[in-house]
Amino acid sequence: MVEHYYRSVHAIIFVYDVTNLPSFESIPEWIEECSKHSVGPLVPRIIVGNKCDLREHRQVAASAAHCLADSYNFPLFETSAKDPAEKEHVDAIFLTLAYRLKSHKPLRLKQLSESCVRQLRDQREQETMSCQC
Ligand SMILES: Nc1nc2c(ncn2[C@@H]2O[C@H](COP(=O)(O)OP(=O)(O)OP(=O)(O)O)[C@@H](O)[C@H]2O)c(=O)[nH]1
Repeated sequence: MVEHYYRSVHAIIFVYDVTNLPSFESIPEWIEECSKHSVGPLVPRIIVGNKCDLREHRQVAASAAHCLADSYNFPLFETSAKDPAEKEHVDAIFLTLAYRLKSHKPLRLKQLSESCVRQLRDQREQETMSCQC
């Protein structure tokens, strides 16, 4: 059942609740979980701290969240699903992710074509060598 969620994953959003410290502390476990299920390194990952409208209940400092996100080299966003006036809009977060997904595609294609060219070159060299024998 769990495997089903990881198959053909295109992007991952790790969401924690800024008013709930355990939800933030469990982020590394979720990151590890994704790696264990062989989610490739080219799959974009972002971390999102939700409910930042609840200022007086905040338990996770933005600096701690940035520190964690930097340690994985993932972008961090803080948002509120409830209050569109807060920090990053949910829409903007998804647009950023969509942009990252799109910008990864040519990279993959380029890598693919480079490896194809290399294979063809190797093949041709081998053919030339075998002809000389
Ligand atoms: N103030 C505030 N409340 C939110 C926000 N996002 C979700 N909620 C509220 O949090 C409660 C749980 O929301 P769900 O969408 O069910 O999220 P969940 O992950 O299943 O539940 P929790 O772990 O309890 O947050 C609901 O009452 C939501 O209205 C937010 O950004 N700000």
